[in-house]
Amino acid sequence: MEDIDDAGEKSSFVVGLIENRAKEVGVAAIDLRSASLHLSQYIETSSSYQNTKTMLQFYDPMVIIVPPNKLAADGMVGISELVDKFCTSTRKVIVSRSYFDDTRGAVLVKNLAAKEPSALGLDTYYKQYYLCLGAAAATVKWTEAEKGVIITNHSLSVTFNGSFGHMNIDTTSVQNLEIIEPLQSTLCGTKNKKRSLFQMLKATRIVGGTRLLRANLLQPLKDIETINARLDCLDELMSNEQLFFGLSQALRKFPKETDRVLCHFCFKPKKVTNGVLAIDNARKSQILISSIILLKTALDALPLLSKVLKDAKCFLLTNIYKSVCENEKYASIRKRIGEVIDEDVLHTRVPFVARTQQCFAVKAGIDGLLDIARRSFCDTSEAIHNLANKYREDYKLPNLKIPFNNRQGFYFSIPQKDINGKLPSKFIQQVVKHGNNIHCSTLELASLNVRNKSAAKECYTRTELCLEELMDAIRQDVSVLTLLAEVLCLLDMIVNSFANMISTKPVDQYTRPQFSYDGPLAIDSGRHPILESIHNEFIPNNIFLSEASNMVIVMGPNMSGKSTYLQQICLIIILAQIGCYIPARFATVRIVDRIFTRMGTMDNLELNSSTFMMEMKETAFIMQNVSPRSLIVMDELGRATSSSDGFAIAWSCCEHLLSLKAYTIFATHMENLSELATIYPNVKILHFHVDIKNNRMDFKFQLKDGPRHVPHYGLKLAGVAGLPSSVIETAKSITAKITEKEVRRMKINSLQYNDIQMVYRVAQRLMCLKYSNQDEDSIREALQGLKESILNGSL
Ligand SMILES: Nc1ncnc2c1ncn2[C@@H]1O[C@H](COP(=O)(O)OP(=O)(O)OP(=O)(O)O)[C@@H](O)[C@H]1O
Repeated sequence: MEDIDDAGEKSSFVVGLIENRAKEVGVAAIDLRSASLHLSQYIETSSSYQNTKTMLQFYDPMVIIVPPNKLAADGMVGISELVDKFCTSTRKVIVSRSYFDDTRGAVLVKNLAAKEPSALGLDTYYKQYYLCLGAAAATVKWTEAEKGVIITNHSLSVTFNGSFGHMNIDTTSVQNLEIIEPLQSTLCGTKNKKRSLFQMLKATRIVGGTRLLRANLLQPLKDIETINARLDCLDELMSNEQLFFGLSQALRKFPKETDRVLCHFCFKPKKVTNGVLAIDNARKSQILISSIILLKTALDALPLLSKVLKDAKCFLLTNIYKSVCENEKYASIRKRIGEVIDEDVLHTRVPFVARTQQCFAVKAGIDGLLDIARRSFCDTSEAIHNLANKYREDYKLPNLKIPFNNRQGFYFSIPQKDINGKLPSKFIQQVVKHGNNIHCSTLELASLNVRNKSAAKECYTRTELCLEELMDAIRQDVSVLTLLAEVLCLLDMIVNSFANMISTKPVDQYTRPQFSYDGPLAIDSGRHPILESIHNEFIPNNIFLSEASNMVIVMGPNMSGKSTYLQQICLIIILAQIGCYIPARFATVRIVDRIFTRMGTMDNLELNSSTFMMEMKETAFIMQNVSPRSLIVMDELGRATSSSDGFAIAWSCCEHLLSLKAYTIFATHMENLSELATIYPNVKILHFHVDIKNNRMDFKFQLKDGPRHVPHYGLKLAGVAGLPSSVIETAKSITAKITEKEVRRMKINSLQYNDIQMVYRVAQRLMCLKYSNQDEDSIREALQGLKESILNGSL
């Protein structure tokens, strides 16, 4: 249990994994902190286990449980080996295959789920989902044995195939898009935390809120109704300052670890038959007491939350008000706590105060032995302070302090300047320099510490016995605690992260996105959410993709802003689909179910592969897994092999992607790829505008229509980078000969391009009309206008 409580922001997931020879993988993940069980079973489509890697990245487990022997589909390394390579710092536990018993798993899930299994759709499919049920059996069995707990019946929030109800972003894309960590930190080992979306949004206060934010960024929502409920809530917060500040204030009253209270009520310590607690050490009792105090503090904060939410209008907040604030169970739990726990006891993070609060948590007079232990605790504490006073006088150390920490107990802290380099011989114990102070102890203090500690231990153990009945009573209503934790984490994310971030931006810089399941992706004046705060003048750009125009090829010299643009679009979509405002003037998003990126970073797992092989594997993965609602972002595909082969690959990949319904954005230096637009009307060519003045490039970072040839940009930039001028000159003469013919051909192509783009513009207008919700007359009028502008050439 200890690591459950000490988990902090670290992972608290125990994940069980099993596969069969048919490429199927079953996953069961227990979150010890939020008391939830996530089950998934899927076909692994890539031999490098991309789906499983995505899943593991999402859970970031502290322990992974796998069966011993290799049982993998042909060409696959096997789950166990994958864990060794991909999760190098995670503890791997190999348990017997008999642990993965699906029949037992089915019974466990039925008994432990807070909701009826029928609500999960699992009961009719038990046979089909045998792998994840087997994984559940192994994970639950290991957790109970290792942590010395029994999971309370009907306490776990079970989700099935949860990740498939969310947008899927594979691990490589998570890195490429710098969602959790900036790339520099993984590539160069330096930390530049400001450059990740997670760090930008991480203003959450509750640990569970931070974890929810991370989970949302890794798996954004797909359901428009849920996204809009969050956005409605943001609308209300942004237009009602009183509600926004009121909620921020109310949330501040809840302890940072509020979501932690759950684990003590869902995971009950095991008892042995003679009635003695199996895990009866004082630390466990102390954790239990601190949970009750935490729960009391959280329940005390509820009335303020209710007061703030009372007049809220949006669905999400009114629903929270109804389900939590008007739920009488919280008041009755609070009343029961009040019968045993002292009214003045409060949760605190200061170790010394927390310890005293824990020793005095239970009301006086309930247990005689506890009262005696408390007296001894007070006596030794007083003796320690008297000893400090004595030393202050005897050794002329007026600034001697007596701090406390959980590991050492009490110790002395003396400013170095007070002792002139000579510590009195009495202070010989545990001497360490700490800034301008010396930390030390004496034999007398050490002995008092021992007595004080043992008195505190006695208090904890007696207190735990007094709390047993109360704990059991609270366990009966554990589902309302799960609800409270969920609601607080969600509010924390929306108020402290989303609303707070938006409120720090100039008015109207962030706007509410619109959504559809089959409409266009249109972003007007979109900006890069992270880079815009680093650049003084970040240039906004647009994107328009629709069924009639599902591919955009972005061209431009090096450093013109292509990669930034690709990343910006993905980040805007992720922000939109987690229910946050976005950095754009306007946006309508077709719900994306998978984001695929190919941006040229190395995957650590397959170091044996060359850059080209990596590129091809990533591309193959995209081709095999792309769905009609995917967004594919490719940066410079085909650059890692011979130019003719690279071009051929890039061209054929584009042709393949063009035939799908997915939206693709393709950045390239290969100017000839623009010829695609002369053949396919659903390709749009854009380029980043660059001015050439005095043979120097002035980057405008502005996207313009059509292809544009910028002569010798590589050579110009190479010169700036310091390549010797003789080398540059030779390169210039070589390239001049090669490109003479090319330029001529480009001019011809650009004429054809204009014709084909006319078709594109007509299609684009028609798409806009389709989704404009206008009445029939207005549409007829708009069509007439369109016809006229085609005829007079003004389109
Ligand atoms: N819209 C913008 N407004 C302002 N600065 C930008 C913008 N887009 C990019 N930049 C700046 O330009 C730099 C280069 O951008 P980026 O890496 O996206 O270029 P690129 O075209 O992908 O280059 P390469 O082809 O060499 O990979 C970025 O680091 C960023 O600082």
